[in-house]
Amino acid sequence: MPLVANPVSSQAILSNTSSQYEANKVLTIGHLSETLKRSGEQEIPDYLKLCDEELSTSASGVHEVSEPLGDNLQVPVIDFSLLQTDRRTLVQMLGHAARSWGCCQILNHGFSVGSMQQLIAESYKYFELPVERKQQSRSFIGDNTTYRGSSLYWAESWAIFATGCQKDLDAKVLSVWPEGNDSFRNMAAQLFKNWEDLTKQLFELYAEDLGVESDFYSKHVDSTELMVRWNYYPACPNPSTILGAKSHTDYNMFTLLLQDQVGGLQVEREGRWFDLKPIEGSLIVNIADGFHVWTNGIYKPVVHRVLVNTSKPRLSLAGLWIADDRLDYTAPDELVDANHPRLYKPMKAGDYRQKLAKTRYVVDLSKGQAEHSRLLRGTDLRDWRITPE
Ligand SMILES: O=C(O)CCC(=O)C(=O)O
Ligand SMILES: [Fe+2]
Repeated sequence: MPLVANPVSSQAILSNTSSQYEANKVLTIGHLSETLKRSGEQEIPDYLKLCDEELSTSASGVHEVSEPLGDNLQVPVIDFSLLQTDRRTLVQMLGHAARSWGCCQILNHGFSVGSMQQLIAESYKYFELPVERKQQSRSFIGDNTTYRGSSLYWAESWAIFATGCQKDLDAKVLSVWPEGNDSFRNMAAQLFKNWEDLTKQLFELYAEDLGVESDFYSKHVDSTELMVRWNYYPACPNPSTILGAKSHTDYNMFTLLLQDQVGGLQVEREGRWFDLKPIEGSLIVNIADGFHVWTNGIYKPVVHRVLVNTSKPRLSLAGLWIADDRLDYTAPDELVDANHPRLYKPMKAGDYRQKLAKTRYVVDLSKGQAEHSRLLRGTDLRDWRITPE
C-alpha cells in the first residue's frame, strides 16, 4: 500500500486536493507537484522538509574539509569495451573506482543508447498515468503492487522483480496497460538481461582486482533476485529545502543505475558532494553495504542523494540484486591480513535485511525528516563492526 501522507501545511494544497486525498487516502508526490504548479504555491508540506542537519550540507553540498580535493576530481568514467581489448586495465580502473569513490560510470556495456532512450520515454508514461492505474500494477507474486506514490522523498517509485521473472514483468505491464505496451516490455526485458550479464562480469572483474577466486562472488548471482526500481522525481517549486532521495548507502551488493539526462544525483567523497553528471548511454555502478562487508571494507559503499529542480521531472532505474537471506557476506580469508584486520563479524544477508526493516524502512511520516535522516545515516553496519571506525 502506498503510504498515507500527513496533513500538509498549506491550506491551498489541502483545499485543492482534499477530495482526491479523501478518495484515495493518498497524496502522491506527482499530485502535489501538479497542484502546487497550478496554484502558483511554493510552500511544500512540512513533513517533507529537510531537517537542519541535512540542510547544512545541501546548499552547494560542501562541508568544511581540511585538505581541499582537486577541483577537476570527478567520478571515473570507464569504457567497458576494454573487456575485449585490455582486460587488465579495465580491472584496474574498476577496482580503483570501487576503492576510492565507491562508484563509476560505464560506457559500452551492451545496452544501446537507443534502447535506453526508448525505455526512459515509455517509463515516463507510466508515472503520468492516473494514480488508480499505477496502483493496479499487480505482480504475479501475491498481489503486491510495489508502486509507491508518497514517502518522505520527493519521489514516486515502482518496482519489478526481474530475474527469471518474465511473468512478473508481463503481469505488471498488462495490469497497467491492458492493451499491452510492447515497446516498454521489450526494452525492460532487454535491460534485465543486460544487467544479469553485466553483474556476473562485474563480479568476476572485481574478484580479479581483489585477488580472490574468479567466481567467488559471481557464483551467487543465480541464487539472487534482481529487483528493478523506477524512481520518478516530479519538478518541485521549492527544491532548496527538500531532496528526491536523502543521503544513503544502498544495502545490497552493488546497484546498477540508469538515469535520464536531467541530472540531480550526487555522491559524497571525503565530506564533499559531487554531481554524477548524466552521460548519454552510460550506466552507473554504486557499491553498496553488502559488497563493502564482503570485501572486508576494501570497497567503499557510496553515500549518495538526489536533488530535485524547479523545471523538469527526472527518472532513474535502479537494479538491485537482493541476496538470498542465507548468503554469507563474510569476507574471504585472502582479504584479511595484518594490515587489513577483519572488520566485520560474520553476517548473513537476511540478518542485515531484517535489521534494516526495523530501522531504515520504517517510514513514519508523523515523525518527519529528522527521525528518518537519523536512520539513513549509514549507522546500520555498526552492530557487525569488530574494529571501531
Ligand atoms: O535516482 C537516482 O539516481 C538514485 C536512486 C537511488 O539512490 C536508489 O534507488 O537507491
Ligand atoms: Fe540509492
